[in-house]
Amino acid sequence: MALIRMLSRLRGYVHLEQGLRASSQSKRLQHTATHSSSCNYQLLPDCLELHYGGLVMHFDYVWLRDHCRSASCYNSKTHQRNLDTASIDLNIRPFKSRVDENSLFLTWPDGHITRYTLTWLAQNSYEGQKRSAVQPRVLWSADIYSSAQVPSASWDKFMSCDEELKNFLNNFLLYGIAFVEGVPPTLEATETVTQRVSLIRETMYGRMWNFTSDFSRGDTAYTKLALDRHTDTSYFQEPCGIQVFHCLRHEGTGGRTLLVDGFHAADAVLQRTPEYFELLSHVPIKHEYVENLSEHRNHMIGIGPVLNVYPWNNELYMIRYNNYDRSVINTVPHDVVHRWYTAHRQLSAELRRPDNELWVKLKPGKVLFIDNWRVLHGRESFTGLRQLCGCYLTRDDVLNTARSLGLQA
Ligand SMILES: C[N+](C)(C)CCCC[C@H](N)C(=O)O
Ligand SMILES: O=C(O)CCC(=O)C(=O)O
Ligand SMILES: [Fe+2]
Repeated sequence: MALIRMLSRLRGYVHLEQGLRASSQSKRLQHTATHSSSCNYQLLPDCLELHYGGLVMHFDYVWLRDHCRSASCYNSKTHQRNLDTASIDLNIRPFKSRVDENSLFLTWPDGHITRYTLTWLAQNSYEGQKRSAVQPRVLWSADIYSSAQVPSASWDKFMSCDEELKNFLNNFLLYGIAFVEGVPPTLEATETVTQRVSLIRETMYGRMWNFTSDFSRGDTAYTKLALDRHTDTSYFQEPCGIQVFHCLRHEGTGGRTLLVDGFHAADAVLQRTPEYFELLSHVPIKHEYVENLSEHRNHMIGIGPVLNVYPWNNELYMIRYNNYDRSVINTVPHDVVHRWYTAHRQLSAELRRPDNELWVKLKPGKVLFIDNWRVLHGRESFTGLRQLCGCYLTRDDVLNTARSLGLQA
């Protein structure tokens, strides 16, 4: 079949498996079939089919008109569309078409000509998007992360050299965690190092926070208790993208930080039991933060699935996992609830595998950035005075910095 398909392509290209059905074959042959050495295309009744760079792509005609990059349709200085999409005839078809080595040219019924480079079409097609990851990542267990020997950035270089910031962000994007070392152990320096990356996200905990086990807030973070792995602010509609930790002081025992790659665990669920992954990525779950202290009154509710994926390629972009802050489940009927608990159990088991646990002791000078949409954190119980400062960052702005340095994010 592969050979037949190849031969048919050489003959100006009719899909044999469809072409063998006489009616569809004669229908197809009425349409232009054209090829240049590197590509061929044909105008089908409802879309343009393009073979190029090993991909078979399909483009809707309204889409093609809408994505015209000519000066009158698109402002290439501002990267904004000038064309009024709502004025395109929904039954529009090109009136003429041709390709050369690099481009496809379509002439529209009003005489307007659109030129698309073939590489642009390949990059921006649905078929192309489906095959590529929005963000390349290295999923890790403790061993994988340790053997990778990912270097920490160093404070001086980090503050002055864009290449150091770029390497740091590259590691952060790949692994979901990254360290800067040699930072002065103060709240001010922690703020400075953070602002080198991006904008601070102020929350009801403040802008920069500096906390001890003083029970000052209605949350177990402000105690000496152990905290199991979790993501923070699961009770926000948009959980904070990044969390920064800097331990300024600890005179006592315990208090190590636990880090677990949530995407690695979720991927194991997907491999073992795809229905569980499906449930975890569809059942909406509520998380809630209720604080009723005289100085602090807050009530936050966030609703969304535990696993958040892009629908076109099933790629994970956010995990929301916090068993402490998870609220009442009442968005699905009891039988789905039961299956959800089974799926949640399997995810929890993966998250709890000892080989997935990376334990680090945060020391003054060592600042940790955590991707709170991917990597779960926890802590060991501790004794003595322990002072942890840090903040949250807005995710869009961190990715903005990464992109401006030429990284894919
Ligand atoms: C980081 N800081 C101490 C300010 C806040 C801690 C928030 C704790 C909350 N249970 C959550 O997981 O979101
Ligand atoms: O005390 C710690 O190490 C972390 C506590 C925690 O989970 C948090 O502040 O978000
Ligand atoms: Fe936390």
